[in-house]
Amino acid sequence: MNQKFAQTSISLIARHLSIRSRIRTSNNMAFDLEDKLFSLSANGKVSELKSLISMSNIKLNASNQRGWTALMFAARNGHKDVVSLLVEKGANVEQQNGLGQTAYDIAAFWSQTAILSLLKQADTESQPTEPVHYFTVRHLDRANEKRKDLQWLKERLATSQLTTFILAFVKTFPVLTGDEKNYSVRKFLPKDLENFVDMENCEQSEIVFLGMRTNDETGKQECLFAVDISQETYTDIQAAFPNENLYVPKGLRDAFLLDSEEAALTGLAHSVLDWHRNCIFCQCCGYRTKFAHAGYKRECTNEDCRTVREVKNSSYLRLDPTIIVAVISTDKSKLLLAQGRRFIPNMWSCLAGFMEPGESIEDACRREVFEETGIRVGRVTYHSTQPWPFPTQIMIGLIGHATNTDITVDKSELSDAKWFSRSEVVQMMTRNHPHGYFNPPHNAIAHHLIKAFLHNTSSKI
Ligand SMILES: NC(=O)C1=CN([C@@H]2O[C@H](COP(=O)(O)OP(=O)(O)OC[C@H]3O[C@@H](n4cnc5c(N)ncnc54)[C@H](O)[C@@H]3O)[C@@H](O)[C@H]2O)C=CC1
Ligand SMILES: [Mg+2]
Ligand SMILES: [Mg+2]
Ligand SMILES: [Mg+2]
Ligand SMILES: [Zn+2]
Repeated sequence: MNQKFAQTSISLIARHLSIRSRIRTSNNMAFDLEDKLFSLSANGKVSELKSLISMSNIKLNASNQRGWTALMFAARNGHKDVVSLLVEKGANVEQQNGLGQTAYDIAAFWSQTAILSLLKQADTESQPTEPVHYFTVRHLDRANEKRKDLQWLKERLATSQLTTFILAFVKTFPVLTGDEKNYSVRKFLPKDLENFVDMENCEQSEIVFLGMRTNDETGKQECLFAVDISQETYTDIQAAFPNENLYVPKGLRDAFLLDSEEAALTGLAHSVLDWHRNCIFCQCCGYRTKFAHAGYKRECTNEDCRTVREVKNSSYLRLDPTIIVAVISTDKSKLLLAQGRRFIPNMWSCLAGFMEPGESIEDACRREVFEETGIRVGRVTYHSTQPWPFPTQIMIGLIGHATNTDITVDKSELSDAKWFSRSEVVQMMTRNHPHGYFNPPHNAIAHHLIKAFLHNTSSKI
């Protein structure tokens, strides 16, 4: 009976859609396509749907006035092939209609059991569940294979088309444009910098290739590079752009208001440029090193050096794995936070520390927490990670479960450490604490670990 009702209601919907589309004018092409997408999905016309998707630039997650998507129509009527096709082509299985139902909820309501298992599989397999932290580079094809292709790199830097952009850094800090409240990274075209940076000899100029990405507005592929320049060159560039307010922050933290994509690119470039700046001499033999692989390698110039004869990882940029942990009391009611000796006053954060060789992540966490506070941690679970470009750390975010309560503060690392109740943590997070205490901002993974404690958002708590 359900099926019969479904067919009737779907043909009503389809009729409604076609009436709607007839009264539209021709510049409503996109809506007409969407109507077609809905009705083909609702009616299980998989091959016609396939050609519609391949022939047009259709938005698969478009919804009608009630928030229904093509996936929901197909799920409602039990069209397995259509559901598989839409999921494969990238339909969002988590999207909700006006009543807050996902395609899965709709399939469950109409007892479309075959669809339920399909959507469940798609949900668990294709949807990333980890939070994406500030400084995480996304939507960038690092195009590793192009790093050794000098000819290709030179062509990209010689192009007069608006598809190559160079981020300039002064002693590893980014050149920004705008005012102090509303700024962005200045993306130079190669011709903007041709009088200041030798583009043809991109290896000698140490121009780092960051990767490629698609511009959302133009749909074109852009190549992104980064270059470190001296203070003098920067002064000349400023003079060449007299109508622009170019400036360089004193540190990366002074650019914390950059949007997340720009911050991530800036962080990546800063890490690489900082390494070049600090590794001009070989750590094995003391000879000069030279820039290679578009910035992802530094080779020793001494042919007899061990780093040239054998594979030595000192030729490549290293990361510092660093644990950071929200330690929760045995009764789960309190959170252990600390003030680092170099923190700004009144800021309380999670405990953190560098990993050492021969340690598992869990043991590094237990050691650091014990060293700094005397608290023993038993069970440790993973939360998420954050690239932290100061200069090249990877913060490994954890939840730790304490087995004792008495704190002994290591004064060489911390000014203080305390247990905080949930309500005090809320006061700190909302900046309403009576003593003016607060927690790190959203840019830092510490903020999200503290939030996980507050909202029990991590299944690991
Ligand atoms: N993203 C975030 O939310 C947060 C990030 N952090 C980062 O975590 C880092 C580590 O935390 P700490 O408590 O400072 O570590 P820590 O507890 O291991 O102590 C730092 C000391 O360890 C030594 N050390 C060992 N390996 C080191 C390395 N590879 N680089 C520098 N020093 C090393 C130095 O003597 C340094 O003074 C901090 O530098 C900070 O940048 C810290 C808190 C929050
Ligand atoms: Mg420590
Ligand atoms: Mg340490
Ligand atoms: Mg520490
Ligand atoms: Zn060497």
